[in-house]
Amino acid sequence: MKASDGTDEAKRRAGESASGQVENGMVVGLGTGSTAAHAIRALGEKVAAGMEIQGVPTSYQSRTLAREVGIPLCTLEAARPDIAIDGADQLQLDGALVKGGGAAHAREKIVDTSAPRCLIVADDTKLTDTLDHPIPVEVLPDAVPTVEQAIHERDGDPTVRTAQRKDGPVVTDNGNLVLDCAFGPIETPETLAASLSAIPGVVEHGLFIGVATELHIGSNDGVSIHSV
Ligand SMILES: O=C[C@H](O)[C@H](O)[C@H](O)COP(=O)(O)O
Repeated sequence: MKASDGTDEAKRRAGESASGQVENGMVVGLGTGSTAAHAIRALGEKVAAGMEIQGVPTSYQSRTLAREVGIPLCTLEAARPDIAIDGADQLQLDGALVKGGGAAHAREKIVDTSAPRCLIVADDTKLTDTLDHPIPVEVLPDAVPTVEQAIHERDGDPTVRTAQRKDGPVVTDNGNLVLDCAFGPIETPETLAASLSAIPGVVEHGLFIGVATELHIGSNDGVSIHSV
């Protein structure tokens, strides 16, 4: 299969492929981002055609889109997802992911890990042999200086994420800030994941290890599905 240029068409193929795994009566974790949005739209079409499902959104964005396309919503208090569909910023074929380009990774990790099946949707430009994308780290605002120091001690280079259409930092749906932390090539993602989780003031980071169960990778001419 030829590598795509990361077009919306490749993302759409991936999103629609994963939505095809959703069956009547399921509770579905609804991921965030442009690729997961294709899956949510496809699920909206299934609901319009009579399928009965409920969605658990992972962000303001996915909740708003799900409402627009008519997917009934519920919370984790009401039900646990049977399946989650979510995007990624970078991924390995063994299922190790970097997420959080939209700063939604904290809620995504809660919802994605609560489902027995987590389907990751992405275009093929995001596949890599070794993760090297900066890791988004959601941080309590008061903890930014100490977490920055802890990231430097782990040989990382943190940058407070700033908003494009607002002066100042990005504030997450949870009221926290995001440090994008560059580590270069990450040879042992599980070790770094555990190390980041141990820093006081870190709410959640965007390394998802052992969460994905299936990868739906869209390209110019189709979708490849990989079980993890
Ligand atoms: O916070 C955002 C999420 O982790 C997204 O799933 C991730 O950034 C991928 O988004 P997109 O499909 O738009 O590249």
